[in-house]
Amino acid sequence: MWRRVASLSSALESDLMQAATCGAGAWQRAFSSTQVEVEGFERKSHPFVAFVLGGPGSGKGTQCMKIVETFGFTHLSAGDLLRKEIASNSENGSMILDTIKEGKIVPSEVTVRLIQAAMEAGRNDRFLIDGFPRSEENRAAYERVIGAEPDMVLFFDCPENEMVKRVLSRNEGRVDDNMDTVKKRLRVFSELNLPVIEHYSIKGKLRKIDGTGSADEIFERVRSAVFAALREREER
Ligand SMILES: Nc1ncnc2c1ncn2[C@@H]1O[C@H](COP(=O)(O)OP(=O)(O)OP(=O)(O)O)[C@@H](O)[C@H]1O
Ligand SMILES: Nc1ccn([C@H]2C[C@H](O)[C@@H](COP(=O)(O)O)O2)c(=O)n1
Ligand SMILES: [Mg+2]
Repeated sequence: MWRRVASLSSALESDLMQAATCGAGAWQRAFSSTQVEVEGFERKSHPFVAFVLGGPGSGKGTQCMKIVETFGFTHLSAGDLLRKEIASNSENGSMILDTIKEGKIVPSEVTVRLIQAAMEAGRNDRFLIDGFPRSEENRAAYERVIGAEPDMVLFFDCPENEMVKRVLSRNEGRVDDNMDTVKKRLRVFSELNLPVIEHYSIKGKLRKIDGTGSADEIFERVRSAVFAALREREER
């Protein structure tokens, strides 16, 4: 069982800071060098989970890639998991495709089961869950099935005109990257996603990030927020 030494705060702080500037390898070394097997202090038994929210094209996927590189998280995109279901001709494939084309939200039990399976296969203790929960129903289903709340919620706040511009120039062949579907997704974002964001704001878990500027500029904001949340969790 993992135990840790009583006083690691300043050593941990410098190791974490070094990891945050040096990439995932250094991050992992920082943790293994500060966690030693001694009696009296149990390692956290559940993984650190960050939900990543924001409107279509707000930059969730782009920033998740940078968080993975820097902090060694496993990135699970709900949209990617659903697109894989379509590609694998699963029994839900055609329902998922129709829902995505319409810019609507796939029934929660389908998405939560995919997330649960990916977390179990992920073999990590830090997960980014990108594009989820997108509704109160998604949120309640996750809490019921997984039995835990996220440790932090990152929200990329970006003006609609910028999100539309980014989506329409994405060029990855997505069936929902067109003006008609983007308008529907923006409506779903306001009506169903924003109440979830508000919920986590009230709970004090929300880290709102200004999603404008270059991807690197945004990541400087993200880096501080993730660093602070990891440190808080470590101190709990
Ligand atoms: N800061 C930025 N400035 C300009 N373009 C960006 C920025 N961040 C991301 N992009 C580009 O905008 C597009 C959308 O970004 P991304 O896929 O990360 O958004 P998303 O929030 O994951 O969207 P979705 O919810 O539709 O999956 C991509 O083509 C990406 O390269
Ligand atoms: N929790 C979720 C996440 C995604 N979907 C569907 C509907 C979205 O428009 C689409 C694409 O997601 P993205 O890649 O933009 O995160 O996938 C959903 O139904 N429920
Ligand atoms: Mg995305």
